[in-house]
Amino acid sequence: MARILIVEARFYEHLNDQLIEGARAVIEAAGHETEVLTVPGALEVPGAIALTAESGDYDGFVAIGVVIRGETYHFEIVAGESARAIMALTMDGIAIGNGILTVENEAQAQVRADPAQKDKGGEAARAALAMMALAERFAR
Ligand SMILES: Nc1c(NC[C@H](O)[C@H](O)[C@H](O)CO)[nH]c(=O)[nH]c1=O
Ligand SMILES: CC(=O)[C@@H](O)COP(=O)(O)O
Repeated sequence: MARILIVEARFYEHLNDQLIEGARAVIEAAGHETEVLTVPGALEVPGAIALTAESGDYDGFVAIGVVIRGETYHFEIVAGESARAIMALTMDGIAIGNGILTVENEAQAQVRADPAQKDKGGEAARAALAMMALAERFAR
């Protein structure tokens, strides 16, 4: 049984709850355990994964959050930099599925958060499981 840490940027609570529901359903159906760690926003997710990965306590990670465009350039920073940093961690061999939504409005987020619709939380969990399998097969 693997241990998977869901690191959530709890910026929009009702959307995160749906994303986590979808992720947990996939992970538990695969017979693995989950734990949830909450950080303030998407910019804190990569650092939290880097810190917790050091412990060796987790076999994989799912990043969960919602970034909705506002009036300023900050959307590009939050969306782009969190994705870039998460990608950098995967290049270091950490098994991560990225379920941080980067959308124009709440309606787009709702469709993607809902496990009965686009289920991006479940999609991210499946990606994490796939990367864990690769790590097990090819880890140096
Ligand atoms: N606007 C959103 C943010 N912004 C907050 C940042 O992620 C970060 O917590 C802050 O800049 C302090 O370092 N975060 C989200 O997850 N979603 C947003 O829409
Ligand atoms: C993605 C964001 O950081 C955004 O929610 C912030 O809104 P604003 O650009 O209007 O300050």
